[in-house]
Amino acid sequence: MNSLTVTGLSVSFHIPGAVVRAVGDASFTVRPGRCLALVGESGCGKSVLAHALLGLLPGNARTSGSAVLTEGGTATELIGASERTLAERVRGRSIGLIPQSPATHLTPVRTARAQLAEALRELGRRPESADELARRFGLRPADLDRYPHELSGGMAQRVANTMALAGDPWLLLADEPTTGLDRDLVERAMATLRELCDEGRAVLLITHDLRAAERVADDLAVMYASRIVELGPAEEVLNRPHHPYSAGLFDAQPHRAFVPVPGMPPELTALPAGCAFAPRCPHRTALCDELPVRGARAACHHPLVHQEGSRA
Ligand SMILES: Nc1ncnc2c1ncn2[C@@H]1O[C@H](COP(=O)(O)OP(=O)(O)OP(=O)(O)O)[C@@H](O)[C@H]1O
Ligand code: NI
Repeated sequence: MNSLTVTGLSVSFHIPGAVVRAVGDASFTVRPGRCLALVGESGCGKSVLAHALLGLLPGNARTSGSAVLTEGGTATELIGASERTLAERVRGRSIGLIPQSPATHLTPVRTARAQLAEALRELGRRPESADELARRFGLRPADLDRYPHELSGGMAQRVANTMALAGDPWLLLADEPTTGLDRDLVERAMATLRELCDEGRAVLLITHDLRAAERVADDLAVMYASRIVELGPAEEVLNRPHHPYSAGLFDAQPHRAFVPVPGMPPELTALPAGCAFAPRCPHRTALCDELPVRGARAACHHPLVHQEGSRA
Protein backbone atom coordinates (compact mmCIF):
# COMPACT_ATOMS: atom_id res chain seq x y z
CA MET A 1 0.00 0.00 0.00
CA ASN A 2 1.18 3.53 -0.74
CA SER A 3 2.23 5.75 2.12
CA LEU A 4 4.13 8.85 3.08
CA THR A 5 6.07 8.36 6.28
CA VAL A 6 7.68 11.39 7.85
CA THR A 7 10.17 10.71 10.64
CA GLY A 8 11.99 13.28 12.74
CA LEU A 9 11.68 16.03 10.16
CA SER A 10 13.23 19.33 11.21
CA VAL A 11 13.67 22.55 9.25
CA SER A 12 15.54 25.66 10.31
CA PHE A 13 16.29 28.90 8.49
CA HIS A 14 19.57 30.64 8.91
CA ILE A 15 19.08 34.37 8.85
CA PRO A 16 21.61 37.04 9.85
CA GLY A 17 22.26 36.71 13.58
CA ALA A 18 19.60 34.07 14.22
CA VAL A 19 18.24 30.65 13.46
CA VAL A 20 14.50 30.22 12.93
CA ARG A 21 13.48 26.74 14.05
CA ALA A 22 10.38 26.35 11.92
CA VAL A 23 9.78 22.58 12.15
CA GLY A 24 11.05 20.36 14.96
CA ASP A 25 11.12 16.61 14.89
CA ALA A 26 7.86 16.04 13.03
CA SER A 27 6.69 12.46 12.55
CA PHE A 28 3.49 11.16 10.98
CA THR A 29 2.18 8.85 8.27
CA VAL A 30 -0.36 9.56 5.54
CA ARG A 31 -2.19 6.66 3.88
CA PRO A 32 -4.64 6.24 1.01
CA GLY A 33 -8.26 6.68 1.99
CA ARG A 34 -7.40 8.89 4.93
CA CYS A 35 -7.20 12.60 5.53
CA LEU A 36 -4.67 13.90 8.03
CA ALA A 37 -5.32 17.49 9.02
CA LEU A 38 -2.44 19.50 10.41
CA VAL A 39 -3.78 22.40 12.44
CA GLY A 40 -2.11 25.18 14.36
CA GLU A 41 -1.90 28.94 14.63
CA SER A 42 -0.34 31.21 12.05
CA GLY A 43 3.45 30.95 11.94
CA CYS A 44 3.76 27.60 13.76
CA GLY A 45 5.49 25.93 10.80
CA LYS A 46 2.75 24.18 8.84
CA SER A 47 3.60 25.52 5.39
CA VAL A 48 7.32 25.09 5.91
CA LEU A 49 6.69 21.43 6.68
CA ALA A 50 4.68 21.06 3.45
CA HIS A 51 7.32 22.84 1.42
CA ALA A 52 10.02 20.58 2.85
CA LEU A 53 8.13 17.54 1.53
CA LEU A 54 8.01 19.02 -1.96
CA GLY A 55 11.57 20.33 -2.02
CA LEU A 56 10.34 23.90 -2.24
CA LEU A 57 12.33 25.49 0.58
CA PRO A 58 14.57 28.52 -0.03
CA GLY A 59 18.36 28.27 0.03
CA ASN A 60 18.78 29.35 3.65
CA ALA A 61 16.83 26.32 4.90
CA ARG A 62 18.53 23.40 6.63
CA THR A 63 16.56 20.17 6.73
CA SER A 64 17.08 16.93 8.60
CA GLY A 65 15.06 13.80 9.14
CA SER A 66 13.24 11.71 6.62
CA ALA A 67 10.10 11.63 4.48
CA VAL A 68 9.69 8.39 2.59
CA LEU A 69 7.17 8.10 -0.19
CA THR A 70 6.30 4.45 -0.78
CA GLU A 71 4.37 3.56 -3.91
CA GLY A 72 3.99 0.23 -5.59
CA GLY A 73 6.80 -1.18 -3.49
CA THR A 74 9.24 1.59 -4.43
CA ALA A 75 10.49 3.91 -1.70
CA THR A 76 11.67 7.43 -2.45
CA GLU A 77 13.33 9.62 0.17
CA LEU A 78 12.03 13.13 -0.40
CA ILE A 79 14.38 14.96 1.95
CA GLY A 80 17.47 15.80 -0.02
CA ALA A 81 16.08 14.29 -3.24
CA SER A 82 17.33 15.91 -6.43
CA GLU A 83 15.29 18.66 -8.05
CA ARG A 84 14.99 16.37 -11.05
CA THR A 85 13.43 13.52 -9.06
CA LEU A 86 11.06 15.91 -7.35
CA ALA A 87 10.06 17.70 -10.54
CA GLU A 88 9.78 14.63 -12.75
CA ARG A 89 8.40 12.03 -10.38
CA VAL A 90 6.98 13.60 -7.27
CA ARG A 91 5.31 17.00 -7.74
CA GLY A 92 2.06 16.66 -9.62
CA ARG A 93 2.48 12.92 -10.15
CA SER A 94 2.71 11.33 -6.70
CA ILE A 95 1.77 14.44 -4.77
CA GLY A 96 -0.82 16.86 -6.15
CA LEU A 97 -0.88 20.35 -4.78
CA ILE A 98 -4.22 22.00 -4.10
CA PRO A 99 -3.40 25.70 -3.99
CA GLN A 100 -4.19 28.23 -1.31
CA SER A 101 -6.12 30.62 -3.44
CA PRO A 102 -7.48 29.03 -6.63
CA ALA A 103 -8.28 32.32 -8.33
CA THR A 104 -4.86 33.92 -7.90
CA HIS A 105 -3.08 30.65 -8.61
CA LEU A 106 -4.30 30.82 -12.19
CA THR A 107 -2.58 33.10 -14.68
CA PRO A 108 -5.01 35.94 -15.47
CA VAL A 109 -4.14 36.26 -19.17
CA ARG A 110 -4.82 32.68 -20.27
CA THR A 111 -7.98 30.59 -20.33
CA ALA A 112 -8.52 27.78 -17.88
CA ARG A 113 -8.26 25.36 -20.79
CA ALA A 114 -4.85 26.65 -21.88
CA GLN A 115 -3.54 26.30 -18.34
CA LEU A 116 -4.97 22.87 -17.79
CA ALA A 117 -3.67 21.69 -21.17
CA GLU A 118 -0.21 22.92 -20.28
CA ALA A 119 -0.32 21.10 -16.94
CA LEU A 120 -1.32 17.91 -18.78
CA ARG A 121 1.40 18.34 -21.38
CA GLU A 122 4.05 18.82 -18.68
CA LEU A 123 2.87 15.56 -17.13
CA GLY A 124 3.14 13.79 -20.47
CA ARG A 125 -0.62 13.38 -20.75
CA ARG A 126 -2.89 14.21 -23.67
CA PRO A 127 -3.97 17.84 -23.50
CA GLU A 128 -7.26 16.72 -25.10
CA SER A 129 -8.14 14.91 -21.87
CA ALA A 130 -8.79 18.33 -20.30
CA ASP A 131 -12.54 18.18 -20.95
CA GLU A 132 -12.84 14.70 -19.57
CA LEU A 133 -10.93 15.62 -16.44
CA ALA A 134 -12.86 18.85 -15.98
CA ARG A 135 -16.19 17.05 -16.31
CA ARG A 136 -15.27 14.91 -13.31
CA PHE A 137 -15.16 18.10 -11.29
CA GLY A 138 -18.48 19.35 -12.53
CA LEU A 139 -17.08 21.76 -15.11
CA ARG A 140 -18.55 22.03 -18.59
CA PRO A 141 -16.21 22.27 -21.57
CA ALA A 142 -17.38 25.87 -22.11
CA ASP A 143 -16.25 26.76 -18.57
CA LEU A 144 -12.69 25.91 -19.55
CA ASP A 145 -12.77 28.56 -22.26
CA ARG A 146 -13.13 31.29 -19.67
CA TYR A 147 -10.42 33.51 -18.28
CA PRO A 148 -9.82 33.30 -14.53
CA HIS A 149 -11.67 36.59 -13.83
CA GLU A 150 -14.72 35.13 -15.59
CA LEU A 151 -14.84 32.17 -13.22
CA SER A 152 -16.86 32.22 -10.01
CA GLY A 153 -15.04 31.30 -6.81
CA GLY A 154 -16.50 27.80 -6.96
CA MET A 155 -15.47 27.30 -10.57
CA ALA A 156 -11.93 28.59 -9.95
CA GLN A 157 -11.72 26.05 -7.14
CA ARG A 158 -12.79 23.27 -9.48
CA VAL A 159 -10.28 24.32 -12.12
CA ALA A 160 -7.53 24.33 -9.48
CA ASN A 161 -8.59 20.87 -8.30
CA THR A 162 -8.66 19.61 -11.86
CA MET A 163 -5.10 20.86 -12.34
CA ALA A 164 -3.96 19.27 -9.07
CA LEU A 165 -5.36 15.95 -10.27
CA ALA A 166 -4.06 16.16 -13.82
CA GLY A 167 -1.21 13.75 -13.03
CA ASP A 168 -3.49 11.39 -11.08
CA PRO A 169 -1.56 11.77 -7.81
CA TRP A 170 -2.46 9.39 -4.97
CA LEU A 171 -1.52 11.96 -2.35
CA LEU A 172 -2.99 15.44 -2.22
CA LEU A 173 -1.45 18.25 -0.28
CA ALA A 174 -3.77 21.14 0.44
CA ASP A 175 -2.20 24.09 2.26
CA GLU A 176 -4.94 26.45 3.46
CA PRO A 177 -7.25 25.57 0.54
CA THR A 178 -10.09 27.57 2.05
CA THR A 179 -8.39 30.93 2.57
CA GLY A 180 -10.72 33.76 1.61
CA LEU A 181 -13.62 31.46 0.71
CA ASP A 182 -17.07 31.94 2.16
CA ARG A 183 -18.58 29.20 4.32
CA ASP A 184 -20.43 27.70 1.37
CA LEU A 185 -17.29 27.25 -0.70
CA VAL A 186 -15.38 25.97 2.32
CA GLU A 187 -18.07 23.37 2.73
CA ARG A 188 -17.82 22.41 -0.93
CA ALA A 189 -14.01 22.29 -0.88
CA MET A 190 -14.13 19.99 2.14
CA ALA A 191 -16.74 17.76 0.53
CA THR A 192 -14.46 17.40 -2.50
CA LEU A 193 -11.46 16.54 -0.33
CA ARG A 194 -13.56 13.93 1.42
CA GLU A 195 -14.62 12.42 -1.92
CA LEU A 196 -11.02 12.28 -3.08
CA CYS A 197 -10.14 10.44 0.12
CA ASP A 198 -13.05 8.08 -0.22
CA GLU A 199 -11.96 7.15 -3.72
CA GLY A 200 -8.67 6.01 -2.24
CA ARG A 201 -6.42 9.04 -2.31
CA ALA A 202 -4.54 10.29 0.71
CA VAL A 203 -5.00 13.88 1.80
CA LEU A 204 -2.73 16.04 3.93
CA LEU A 205 -4.78 19.10 4.79
CA ILE A 206 -3.01 22.06 6.34
CA THR A 207 -5.27 24.64 7.86
CA HIS A 208 -5.95 26.95 10.73
CA ASP A 209 -9.65 26.54 9.99
CA LEU A 210 -10.56 24.04 12.65
CA ARG A 211 -14.12 23.73 11.43
CA ALA A 212 -12.85 22.71 8.00
CA ALA A 213 -10.56 20.15 9.62
CA GLU A 214 -13.38 18.79 11.75
CA ARG A 215 -15.42 18.31 8.60
CA VAL A 216 -12.99 15.99 6.78
CA ALA A 217 -10.13 14.79 8.93
CA ASP A 218 -9.70 11.15 9.93
CA ASP A 219 -6.56 12.00 11.85
CA LEU A 220 -5.60 15.28 13.43
CA ALA A 221 -2.14 16.66 14.17
CA VAL A 222 -1.86 19.76 16.32
CA MET A 223 1.23 21.89 15.82
CA TYR A 224 2.53 24.47 18.28
CA ALA A 225 5.71 26.52 17.88
CA SER A 226 7.30 24.19 15.29
CA ARG A 227 6.33 20.89 16.90
CA ILE A 228 3.50 18.43 16.50
CA VAL A 229 2.29 18.33 20.08
CA GLU A 230 -0.55 15.87 19.54
CA LEU A 231 -1.59 13.40 16.89
CA GLY A 232 -4.42 10.93 16.90
CA PRO A 233 -7.84 10.02 15.48
CA ALA A 234 -9.57 13.33 14.75
CA GLU A 235 -12.73 12.51 16.67
CA GLU A 236 -10.70 11.53 19.73
CA VAL A 237 -8.35 14.51 19.64
CA LEU A 238 -11.16 17.00 19.02
CA ASN A 239 -13.38 15.73 21.81
CA ARG A 240 -10.81 14.53 24.29
CA PRO A 241 -7.55 16.40 23.64
CA HIS A 242 -4.61 15.17 25.70
CA HIS A 243 -2.35 18.16 25.20
CA PRO A 244 -3.27 21.31 27.15
CA TYR A 245 -2.44 23.36 24.05
CA SER A 246 -4.84 21.34 21.90
CA ALA A 247 -7.55 21.94 24.48
CA GLY A 248 -6.71 25.65 24.52
CA LEU A 249 -6.69 25.92 20.73
CA PHE A 250 -10.06 24.21 20.42
CA ASP A 251 -11.61 26.30 23.20
CA ALA A 252 -10.40 29.46 21.48
CA GLN A 253 -12.57 28.73 18.42
CA PRO A 254 -15.61 30.96 17.85
CA HIS A 255 -17.82 27.90 17.40
CA ARG A 256 -16.61 26.46 20.69
CA ALA A 257 -15.95 28.29 23.97
CA PHE A 258 -14.31 31.31 22.25
CA VAL A 259 -11.86 31.72 25.13
CA PRO A 260 -8.33 32.53 23.98
CA VAL A 261 -5.23 30.98 25.54
CA PRO A 262 -3.57 33.72 27.60
CA GLY A 263 -0.13 34.79 26.40
CA MET A 264 1.67 34.42 23.09
CA PRO A 265 3.60 31.62 21.39
CA PRO A 266 7.39 31.91 21.65
CA GLU A 267 9.55 33.30 18.86
CA LEU A 268 10.90 30.47 16.72
CA THR A 269 14.34 32.09 17.04
CA ALA A 270 14.25 31.63 20.82
CA LEU A 271 12.52 28.35 21.58
CA PRO A 272 12.95 27.08 25.13
CA ALA A 273 14.83 23.83 25.71
CA GLY A 274 11.77 22.26 27.30
CA CYS A 275 8.10 22.30 26.36
CA ALA A 276 7.41 25.44 24.31
CA PHE A 277 3.89 25.67 25.71
CA ALA A 278 4.95 25.48 29.37
CA PRO A 279 5.06 29.26 29.95
CA ARG A 280 1.35 29.44 29.03
CA CYS A 281 0.30 26.12 30.51
CA PRO A 282 -1.81 25.88 33.67
CA HIS A 283 -0.48 22.36 34.29
CA ARG A 284 3.25 23.03 34.07
CA THR A 285 5.66 21.67 36.62
CA ALA A 286 9.46 21.48 36.86
CA LEU A 287 9.29 18.41 34.59
CA CYS A 288 8.30 20.66 31.68
CA ASP A 289 11.80 22.16 31.55
CA GLU A 290 12.61 18.96 29.74
CA LEU A 291 11.29 18.46 26.23
CA PRO A 292 8.45 15.92 26.31
CA VAL A 293 8.50 13.30 23.57
CA ARG A 294 5.32 12.37 21.79
CA GLY A 295 4.18 8.90 22.71
CA ALA A 296 0.95 7.40 21.45
CA ARG A 297 -0.78 10.79 21.45
CA ALA A 298 0.57 13.94 23.03
CA ALA A 299 4.01 15.36 23.71
CA CYS A 300 3.23 16.38 27.27
CA HIS A 301 4.44 15.51 30.75
CA HIS A 302 0.95 16.10 32.14
CA PRO A 303 -1.58 14.99 29.54
CA LEU A 304 -5.20 15.81 30.29
CA VAL A 305 -7.27 12.95 31.60
CA HIS A 306 -10.85 12.61 30.46
CA GLN A 307 -13.47 10.67 32.28
CA GLU A 308 -15.34 8.06 30.31
CA GLY A 309 -18.08 9.70 28.24
CA SER A 310 -17.12 13.25 29.15
CA ARG A 311 -16.43 16.01 26.66
CA ALA A 312 -13.49 18.34 26.95
N1 LIG B 1 12.70 31.73 4.22
C1 LIG B 1 12.51 31.93 5.51
N2 LIG B 1 13.46 32.48 6.29
C2 LIG B 1 13.26 32.68 7.60
N3 LIG B 1 12.14 32.33 8.25
C3 LIG B 1 11.15 31.78 7.54
C4 LIG B 1 11.26 31.55 6.14
N4 LIG B 1 10.11 30.97 5.70
C5 LIG B 1 9.32 30.85 6.78
N5 LIG B 1 9.93 31.33 7.89
C6 LIG B 1 9.39 31.35 9.25
O1 LIG B 1 9.00 30.03 9.61
C7 LIG B 1 7.89 30.08 10.51
C8 LIG B 1 6.81 29.12 10.07
O2 LIG B 1 6.16 29.64 8.90
P1 LIG B 1 4.99 28.90 8.14
O3 LIG B 1 4.74 29.64 6.88
O4 LIG B 1 5.29 27.47 8.04
O5 LIG B 1 3.78 29.11 9.14
P2 LIG B 1 2.30 28.51 9.00
O6 LIG B 1 2.06 27.63 10.17
O7 LIG B 1 2.11 27.94 7.65
O8 LIG B 1 1.43 29.83 9.19
P3 LIG B 1 0.15 30.36 8.37
O9 LIG B 1 -1.04 29.71 9.04
O10 LIG B 1 0.17 31.83 8.63
O11 LIG B 1 0.31 29.99 6.94
C9 LIG B 1 7.45 31.54 10.57
O12 LIG B 1 7.97 32.08 11.76
C10 LIG B 1 8.11 32.15 9.36
O13 LIG B 1 8.40 33.51 9.60
NI1 NI C 1 1.02 28.48 5.99
